[in-house]
Formats: sequence, C-alpha cells, structure tokens
Amino acid sequence: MRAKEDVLTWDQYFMSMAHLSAMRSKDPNTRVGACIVNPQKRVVGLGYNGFPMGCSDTKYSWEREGDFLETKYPYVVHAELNAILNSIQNLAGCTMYVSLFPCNECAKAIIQSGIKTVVYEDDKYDGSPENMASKRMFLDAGVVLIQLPYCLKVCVEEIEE
Ligand SMILES: Nc1nc(=O)n([C@H]2C[C@H](O)[C@@H](COP(=O)(O)O)O2)cc1CO
Ligand SMILES: [Zn+2]
Repeated sequence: MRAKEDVLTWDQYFMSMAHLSAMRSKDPNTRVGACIVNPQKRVVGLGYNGFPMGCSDTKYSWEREGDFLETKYPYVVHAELNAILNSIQNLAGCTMYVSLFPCNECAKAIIQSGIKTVVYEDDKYDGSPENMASKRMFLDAGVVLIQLPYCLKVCVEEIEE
C-alpha cells in the first residue's frame, strides 16, 4: 500500500499549533497564537495573548478604548512573548510561527532571543508605526520573514462555529 500523500506540510502543521494556542486566548477582539520550532523541527515553545499570572480577567478589562489604564493594552502579554517565555531551550536558530505579524516590542524579544525566521499569516496592522518598526528591525537583524496563505485560519474558524 502506498503512503498517504495529502498530509499537512511542516508549515501547515506548526501554524496549526499556533492557531490551536490562539483558541486559548480570552481576548474578544484579537486572538493570537505562536509556536516556536527548533532546527530539528521540534516544538520548543507555545503561547497566546493573555494577562500575566495573577492578573485575572475578573480584575482586568479587555476594553480597547477609554482610559489607558482601564484598557487591555498596558497589561496583555502578547502571544510571541509568551511563547518565548514558555520555551524550554535556547532559541538560537529557531523559527517562530505566529498567526499575526509581531509588534515592535515582540520583534525586539524575537531578535534578542536568537530566532532567525518568523513565519506569519495575518498582517492586519500592516502600515501602523509598530508594524513598520518591527519590519525595520527584522530587516536590519537579518530575520527572515515568510507570509503563509490564510487558509488555515479559515479552517480553525469553521471548527469553532
Ligand atoms: N502580533 C500580535 N500579537 C499579539 O498577541 N497581539 C495581542 C495583543 C492584544 O491582546 C491583541 C490585539 O488587540 P486589538 O488591538 O487587535 O484589539 O492581540 C497583538 C499583536 C499585533 O501586533
Ligand atoms: Zn507584540
């Protein structure tokens, strides 16, 4: 019997793990997942956007507008940073799969951790100052950026419905 050929590619496999992680996020507006893979194709970190340990959703709001201190923005830990902080090894030469293009703060952490490739899907904040700063730093640091088609996101959204 011949081996099955229509299996997930490595990119689809790891981006699916990023999407699975995103499904843990409680952010009602934007749920992001990240999956870090080492050069041996082993998963070494997963993360999604959420509040820090001890900062519960009952005390912190997911609001996007209004008094800054009452919005989610000063408190939420981005998926990429959580994946780095959750990782189990030195990340030099690793690849990060992330469902949304990283902001400038995460770009700094990604570069400093030694991650060499960022594979992303959505880029809905393309052109914003944070997004432009990220791309500038990634370019200067020699981090390779690869955008995948959106088909996986559609699949996950269908599963959730
Ligand atoms: N790359 C990213 N990773 C993330 O984890 N986030 C998080 C931070 C917030 O919880 C949410 C963005 O909220 P909003 O502004 O789209 O309502 O996604 C945001 C970005 C965008 O740069
Ligand atoms: Zn970020």
